[in-house]
Amino acid sequence: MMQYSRNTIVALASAAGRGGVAVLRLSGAGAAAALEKITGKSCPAPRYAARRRFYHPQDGGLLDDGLVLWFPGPASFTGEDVVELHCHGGRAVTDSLLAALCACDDVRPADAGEFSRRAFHNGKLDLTQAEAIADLVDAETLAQQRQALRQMDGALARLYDGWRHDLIRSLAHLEAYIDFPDEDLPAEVDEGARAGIRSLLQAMRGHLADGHRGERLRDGLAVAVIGPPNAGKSSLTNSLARREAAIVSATAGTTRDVVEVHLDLGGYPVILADTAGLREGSDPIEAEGIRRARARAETADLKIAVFDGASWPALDTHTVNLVDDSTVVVINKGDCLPADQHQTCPTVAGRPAQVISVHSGQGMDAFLSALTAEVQTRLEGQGSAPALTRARHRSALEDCADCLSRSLQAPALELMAEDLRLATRALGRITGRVDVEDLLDVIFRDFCIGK
Ligand SMILES: Nc1nc2c(ncn2[C@@H]2O[C@H](COP(=O)(O)OP(=O)(O)OP(=O)(O)O)[C@@H](O)[C@H]2O)c(=O)[nH]1
Ligand SMILES: [K+]
Ligand SMILES: [Mg+2]
Repeated sequence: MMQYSRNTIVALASAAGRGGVAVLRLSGAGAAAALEKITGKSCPAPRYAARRRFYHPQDGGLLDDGLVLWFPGPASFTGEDVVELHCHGGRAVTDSLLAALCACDDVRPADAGEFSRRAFHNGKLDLTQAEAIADLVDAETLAQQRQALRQMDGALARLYDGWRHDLIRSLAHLEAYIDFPDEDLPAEVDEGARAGIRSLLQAMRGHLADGHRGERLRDGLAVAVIGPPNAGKSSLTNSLARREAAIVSATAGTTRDVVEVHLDLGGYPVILADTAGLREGSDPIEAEGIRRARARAETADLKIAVFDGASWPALDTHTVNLVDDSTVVVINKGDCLPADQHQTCPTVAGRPAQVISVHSGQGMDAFLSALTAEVQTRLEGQGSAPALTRARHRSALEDCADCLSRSLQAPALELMAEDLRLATRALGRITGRVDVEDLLDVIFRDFCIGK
């Protein structure tokens, strides 16, 4: 990070642009002095709002009239002295207040993420909680909001720190056994450490094998709409999106590019991709569209296979071949099905098929509930364990698990200890806790070696 001579930072905490109220935030040792300078009054009582007029510190010109809050460190978001100014939310007001504050001693504009970074450095947040703040701000659906709040509350940090603590304990016991073999240490230290590692490894593997639900909840579940040309894929996409996102026409081969829409299905985020109709013998542009459609079908978490009810019971084989157990099958244009076909419960490639009509609305409510249920099972876990939410965490956990399983095969206690040290470090990378002092603490607390 860059080194600055001025160390009190200021930034607009609310969104840029026009609004009723904007919030400016200052953090650092010069925050209170800057507030006093631009208001000409002393700081209010900590954590009580007070009304103040804001003036330019050099020419004394009136800039705005608003509220101020004073949070003396360490009981603040960053752990430093923090001041908040609530002013009117217009460009001229916020720009002039920022300039006025930066004209005060020690104050400069903050870098991106610098408030949270300071909070992390001052032990107010671990890295997973800092990431959760970003996720909460980005959350578009209720389920994403809940996951971010849970993580911000420290649910993930507690899980990973708990594991790290267990690991440090096993390591400390092992270290003591290696370093002080003559001491009066329990003989079952080695087997105890192994049992601990095995159970930790099991818990970690269970957490990793969660179908990526936490990561998907953050990003949105990828759902691909596939099917033969003219089955009504774009019509269905538009109906789910409640807007004309994709072109609909009676011409087969209308959709070429993948058209993405973001949906909130019962609180769960979905990225729905409308794709080109699957068929042979088309022009090069359409062929590229079909290649993209197939690629989407392959990477999607869930597929909606749309068949054309107007040609029922003939089924497009390209699409049938892509139906698997993560496919919701629908037969569209139910309004065109012969009356006798309505009585049966059709199946396609062993999967139940729902008859719908985008035009008449027939079967659409049932389809939406079934789709939401499929999305929910893929994003919601069983039980109360917090979900793994980021690829960054996953890769550190995979490193950790690799080290743990290697440690169990280690031919010597020293090598086993080295693997455990690497495993501890990998876990520490997730929350940002990487010190070895904890290790010494455990050794000296549990063994009192050498008094
Ligand atoms: N009768 C009837 N026609 C429908 C229904 N849904 C869509 N259509 C019509 O079917 C035609 C094709 O619809 P699209 O949504 O463009 O179909 P598509 O599957 O996206 O087609 P491509 O992009 O060409 O692969 C249009 O004329 C729609 O109006 C329905 O439920 N009933
Ligand atoms: K079409
Ligand atoms: Mg289309």
